[in-house]
Amino acid sequence: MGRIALEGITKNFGNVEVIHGIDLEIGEGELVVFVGPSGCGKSTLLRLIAGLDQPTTGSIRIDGKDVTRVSAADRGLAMVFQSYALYPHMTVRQNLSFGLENTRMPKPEIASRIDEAGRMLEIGDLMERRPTQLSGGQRQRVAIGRAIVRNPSAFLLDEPLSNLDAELRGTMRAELARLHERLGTTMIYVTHDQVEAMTLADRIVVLRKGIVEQVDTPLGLYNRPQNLFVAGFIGAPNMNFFRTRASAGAAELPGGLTIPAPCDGEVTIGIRPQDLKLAGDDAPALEGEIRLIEALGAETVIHADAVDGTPLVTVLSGQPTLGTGQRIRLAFDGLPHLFGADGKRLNQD
Ligand SMILES: Nc1ncnc2c1ncn2[C@@H]1O[C@H](COP(=O)(O)OP(=O)(O)OP(=O)(O)O)[C@@H](O)[C@H]1O
Repeated sequence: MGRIALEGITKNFGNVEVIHGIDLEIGEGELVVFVGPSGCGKSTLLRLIAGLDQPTTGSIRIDGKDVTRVSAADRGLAMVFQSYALYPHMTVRQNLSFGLENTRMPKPEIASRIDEAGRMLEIGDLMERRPTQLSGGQRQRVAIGRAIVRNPSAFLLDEPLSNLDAELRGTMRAELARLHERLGTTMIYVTHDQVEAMTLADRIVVLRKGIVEQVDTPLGLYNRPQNLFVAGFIGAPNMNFFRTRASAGAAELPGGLTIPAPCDGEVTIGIRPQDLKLAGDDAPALEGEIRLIEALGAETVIHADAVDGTPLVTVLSGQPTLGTGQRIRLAFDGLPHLFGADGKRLNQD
């Protein structure tokens, strides 16, 4: 249960097409995260799957059945919104039971589902309160509880944690991961928070301007981004990019450091900030002048300008004694990412 397949999905609002033909298969029990910059179409795509909006063209299947024209209420999915969308005049218990009472489910079954969700989410003692008497985290638990009691074939979550402060977001993220493990139900999760995407997802769908740029596991995206957009979007701080030319199997970086390159011609070399280390005096190095230092304690983020002016960021462990205006020499220690003039990845190792 909970297999979802999208085929050739497009969506127009008036004359404007905002989703440009998306194919995607989500497996039973998978936790798939949609990420991408603001306006890329994450929420629109989720609403199309939920049945809250209709695609302009294309089809949606759930467990093999075409549901493209089936109403939201009959798709067997449950959606959790960023805004919680709780009924303010109802108690927690009433909020949880409301959707079930309309289905003519027997009362003892409703009560037992609510008890079970209450235990799972630790909101059992809040049942007689109203939403205004709850904290943000408790409200979000109730919103998730309302989805759980419906026993859906998939959960659709639209930025469910973005109204919570950073600490609570971290706690709730871990709870959601445990909940997914325990229920084993398919989840589609929309977020613009990379940490949420990387830590929660079985697979991440990276969207940009209504198209899918790449679908892969979190580490697959990090280690083998298939184009410049994904390379720049996944990973913090952002990947460094150097435009240069490759010939005779190598590409040269500003300062004389060379990287093996399996091609000739114009290339962009991507280097993660974490893959640069301080170089010894005589070793070939990537050189720059330090512009800004962010000391985070366990590690230090250094922003520099390479000799040709290209911005250069590195993350060094510990607290190196360096100052702004100083020159820095960096050696490369990791996996280079090479992209052709068309922005596509060249090295597949
Ligand atoms: N009801 C609507 N009418 C017209 N345009 C819309 C409507 N809903 C969304 N859009 C447009 O569709 C595009 C995708 O919007 P969507 O809300 O799906 O993006 P998103 O990736 O979820 O963004 P965010 O991260 O900012 O929430 C945007 O350009 C948006 O302006």
